[in-house]
Amino acid sequence: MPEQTPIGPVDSSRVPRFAGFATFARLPRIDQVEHADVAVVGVPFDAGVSYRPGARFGPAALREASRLLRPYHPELDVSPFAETQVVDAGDIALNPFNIGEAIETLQSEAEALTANGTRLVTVGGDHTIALPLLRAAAKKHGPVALLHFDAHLDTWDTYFGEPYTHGTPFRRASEEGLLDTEALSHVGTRGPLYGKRDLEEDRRLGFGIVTSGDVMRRGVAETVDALRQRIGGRPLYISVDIDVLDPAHAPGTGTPEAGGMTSRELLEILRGLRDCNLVGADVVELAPAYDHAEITAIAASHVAYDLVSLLSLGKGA
Ligand SMILES: N=C(N)NCCCC(=O)O
Ligand SMILES: [Zn+2]
Ligand SMILES: [Zn+2]
Repeated sequence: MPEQTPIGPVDSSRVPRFAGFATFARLPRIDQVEHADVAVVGVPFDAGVSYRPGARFGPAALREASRLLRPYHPELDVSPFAETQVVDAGDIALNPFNIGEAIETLQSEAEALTANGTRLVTVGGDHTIALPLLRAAAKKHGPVALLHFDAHLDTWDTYFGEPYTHGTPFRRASEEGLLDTEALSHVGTRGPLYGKRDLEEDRRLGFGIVTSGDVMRRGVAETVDALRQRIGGRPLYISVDIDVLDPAHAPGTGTPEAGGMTSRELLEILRGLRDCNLVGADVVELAPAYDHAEITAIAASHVAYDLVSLLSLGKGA
């Protein structure tokens, strides 16, 4: 493929950032470029939730909040939109009345989008969508290391007897052999569980846990060191449930839990992962109906920007 100068975002010094279509960070659409290195894609789906619905409106809210993002990331020293072609791939339309069908469709759409080496930052949608995204990633890279930021374990077995929900994606992913069991971490978990067994079963799947309290006690640097040791050079998938943040930092979500991380801590941990072999990522569970002043949408858009920047630094190597 010939080297092409990436098409960047709309210039905010010429067209005010509050005018025009809300693609992610005002980037071009996927049909406007020949090849995309990184694509941000929306999955407006929330048929898998156990409590408050509304994450189907997450992608639109995140795009609106992303209008203010700028092209240079000083902490990572990267201009992701200049160094790689980043695009907005629009939304993947899923059947809201049939979870099984929705999962199959998302897997095949993700496989199609990544067939030529494009790497995805997927914006949900509820956490159910991580399963088909992990299927697509594992098909390409083999079992992947997983870094899972969330208030919740999401390794429960079933809800109302149903296997595909937003509380169960990582149990299914583990059963399907999509995960490298040597390198699985939850970060930011907290709050009440159904019983001690939840933790025992989670441990049996191979997960290590850095709770929200652990992050506070150990600090960001020690947390990053431990995570990087566990991940090594393995292909890494990062799944960020925005409810990993304290409700003060992310009120706009469906299953909020008190005592969470700050957005500063989350972003700092992500920035510590610059040398990791990131192959894909998602940001899920943004439910704008419960948001205030775009607090959650802004946090989620910055998380997506950091994930895009990490992928851009990796350049697909
Ligand atoms: N993935 C998220 N956000 N939540 C899972 C909560 C499952 C439950 O209701 O116990
Ligand atoms: Zn959660
Ligand atoms: Zn979750």
